Amino acid sequence: MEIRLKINRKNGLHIRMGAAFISFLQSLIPDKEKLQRTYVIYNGKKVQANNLLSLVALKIKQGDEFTLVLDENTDQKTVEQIQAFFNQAASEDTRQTETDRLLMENSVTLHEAVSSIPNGIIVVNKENVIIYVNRAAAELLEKEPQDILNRRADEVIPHSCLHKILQTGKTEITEKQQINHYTVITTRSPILLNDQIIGAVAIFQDISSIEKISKELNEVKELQEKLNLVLQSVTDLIGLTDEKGDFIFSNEGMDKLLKKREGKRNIREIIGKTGWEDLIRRRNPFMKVTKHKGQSFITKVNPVIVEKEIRGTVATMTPLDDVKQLLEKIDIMEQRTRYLEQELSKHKGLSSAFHKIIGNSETLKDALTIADKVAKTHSTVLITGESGTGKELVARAIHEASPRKNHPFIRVNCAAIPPQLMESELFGYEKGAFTGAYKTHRGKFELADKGTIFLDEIGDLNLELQGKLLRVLQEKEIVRIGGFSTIHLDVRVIAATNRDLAKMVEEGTFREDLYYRLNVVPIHLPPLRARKEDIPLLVEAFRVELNARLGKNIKGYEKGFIEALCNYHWPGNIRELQNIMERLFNLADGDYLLCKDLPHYISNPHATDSSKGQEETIVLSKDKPLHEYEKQIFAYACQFYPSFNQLAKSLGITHKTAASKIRKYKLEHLVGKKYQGD
Ligand SMILES: Nc1ncnc2c1ncn2[C@@H]1O[C@H](COP(=O)(O)OP(=O)(O)OP(=O)(O)O)[C@@H](O)[C@H]1O
Repeated sequence: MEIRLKINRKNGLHIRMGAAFISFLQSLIPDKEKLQRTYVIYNGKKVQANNLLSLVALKIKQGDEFTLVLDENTDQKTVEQIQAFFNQAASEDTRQTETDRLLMENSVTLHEAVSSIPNGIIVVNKENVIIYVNRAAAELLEKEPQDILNRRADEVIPHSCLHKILQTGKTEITEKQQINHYTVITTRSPILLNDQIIGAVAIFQDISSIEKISKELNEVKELQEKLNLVLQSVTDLIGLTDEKGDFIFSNEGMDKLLKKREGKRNIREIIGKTGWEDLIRRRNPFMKVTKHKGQSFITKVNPVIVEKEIRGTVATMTPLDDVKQLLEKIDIMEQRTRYLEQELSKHKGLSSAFHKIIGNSETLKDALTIADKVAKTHSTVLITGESGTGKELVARAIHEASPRKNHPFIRVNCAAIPPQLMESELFGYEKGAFTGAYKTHRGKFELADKGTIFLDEIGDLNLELQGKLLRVLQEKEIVRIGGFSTIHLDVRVIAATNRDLAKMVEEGTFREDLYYRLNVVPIHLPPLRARKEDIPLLVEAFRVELNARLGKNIKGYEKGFIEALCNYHWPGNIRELQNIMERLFNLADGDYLLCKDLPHYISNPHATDSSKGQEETIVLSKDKPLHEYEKQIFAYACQFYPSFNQLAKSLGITHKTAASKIRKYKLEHLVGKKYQGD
C-alpha cells in the first residue's frame, strides 16, 4: 500500500525529525518483518523507512512530497496516524531550526563521504543487526544495500566476526581474507558511547588489485631472473647497449672480454669506431669475424630501432673455436652414422658370425658373400691375401657360420712349426713311435674331428708334407706315426696363404694336385690400400673396441686425422692399423686422437725419413750371446719392410727363415713401422 505524504517542516526531513519518524513507526508497527518492508520513495530512490542515515540522505525539502510504502494489510488507523504525524504544524523555534539544519548538513556530508570511499563499511548495532552499509561494501558482498540492511551480520557476511567485537570491545585487524572474488583486509572496531558498546563497524580494504600487481611483479622478477640465468649460461658473449653504444647489460663472457670491468664500456671496443659509425649511418646489422685477445669470434651487432630511432643495440659474439668444434663433432657424428648404416645394411645380408668383420667396400663384401655361402657347405676353402688382411678372421667366421660351429676350430701355423715336427703335429704319433714318444699323441687333424682345421701359411709347407696332406684330404683318414690302423675323420679344411700359390706351382715349389684340392672355393681378401673406404669404418670400430678394452673414453679424432690414415698405403694392412690405433690410445691425453701423435711416416708421408738407410750401431760385447745380436738386427731391419718376403730378400734369407725369426723374437709389431713405400 502506498500513501503520499508532504513535509511541512522548515528544514525538510531533517535528522531529528527522521529519528522521531522512525521511533513513531516502530511504535506503530511492532512487527519487525513488516517494518523492514516499509519504504520511502523519493526522487526515484527507494530506501528503508527505518534506516535513519538513508532516510536523511534523501534530503527531502520543506513542501516536497514523498511516497511511503506500507504492508498491504496496514489498517486505516495506522495510515491516518502517520498522515497526522506529518500534518502537524511546524512549531519549531528559530534556534531549534538552526540546530536541525546544522545536524542535517553534518550527517548528509558524513553520509556522502562515507558512501563514496572505496573501502567497504558495514555498521551493526548492539544486536549485531546491520544498520549501515556503503556502496563499496554492498559491491564486495555482491548484494543490493536493502538486502543487507537490518539483517544480522553473521547471516550476510561470510565469516563475520562482528559479534565478537560487540562482546570484547576490542579492535581487530584480520589477515588477508577472501570475500567472493575480492581479497580484503578487514578492520573491525567497537562503537562506544559513554563507555558502553552500542555497535561495531567493519571496514573492508579491497587489496585484490594490489595482489594482482604484486603477483605480476613477482612474475616479472622471476622472468628476469630466468632470462639472466639463460644469458649467463650460454657460451655466446651477449650485451645490450644504449643508443650511444654504452653497455647497459653484459653477460659474464662479455664482461671478461671488455677491457674495463666497471664504469662506461662501449661497443666500439668490439666493433671499432668505423663499425659503429657504419651501423649508425646505414642501420644495418654489423656482422664480421673479429679478433680479441687472440681469439676469433663471429660478432653480430643488431640495432634496436623504435619509431625509426636507434634506441640501442644487441651484441652477440660466438667463439669461432666453438663453431669449429661443433662442425668437427657433426663431421664425426656423420661418419659414425654412415658407419652404423653401412654396418646395418651389411649385416642384413650376412650371417651373424661375419658381423665382426668390418668393412663395406665392394671387394670385401664380395669375398664375405662367398665365405657366407660356402660356410653352409663342407667344401675346402683357400683364403688368399696379404698378411694382416683378415684371413684368420674370415676362416673363423666361416667355421662359426657353419654346421660345425659347436665342434673345434684348430689353427695350425705351417710356417711356425719346424718341418721335422710338422707331420707329428698334424697327424699325431703312437706311443714308442720314436725316442721320446712316451705316450700316444693326437694330431691336429684328430683334434679337429667334426670341426674345422685352419692351415695358415700353407705355402710354407714342404713338398713331402704337401704329399701327406694331399692323401689325408683325399682319403679323409689318417694313420698316426708309428701306427697301423687308419682313423676316419670328418674335418673341414680351410687353408690360407699370403703367397702366390699358382706361381709356386709353376716354379715347382707347390704341388699342383694339392693346389687344386685346396682351391675348391678361393676367397681373396683385398689389401687395405685397395679398399680405403673401409678405413674410417675400421678406425671407428677400433675406437669403440679400444675404449671398452682399455677403459678409455676417446670421443673422436682431430680434423685431418682420418684423411692422414686414408692417405697411407698400409703395408701391414688391418693388423698394422689396429696396432697404430692401440698405440695412439695409449698416447692420447685428451678426448680426441690427434694428428701429431700419428707416426711421422703416416702424418707426413712425403717427407723422407732420415732414419731409413742409416746404419744402426751394434755394440759388441764379449759376453753377449749371438742370438741377442740377431734379434737386434731383425728388430732394426723389419721396420723398413712391409712383408716378410721383402725383408727376407733384403737380408738374403728365405721367407720362411725371416718369418720364423720375427716370430721367435716376437717382433711382429715392428714389421713395416718405418716403411715408406717403394
Ligand atoms: N675386416 C676386419 N675387421 C675387423 N678386424 C679385422 C678385419 N680384418 C682383420 N682384422 C683384424 O686384424 C688383425 C689381423 O687379422 P688376421 O690375423 O685375420 O689377418 P691374416 O690375414 O690372417 O694375417 P696373417 O697372414 O699375418 O696371419 C686381427 O686382429 C683381426 O681381428
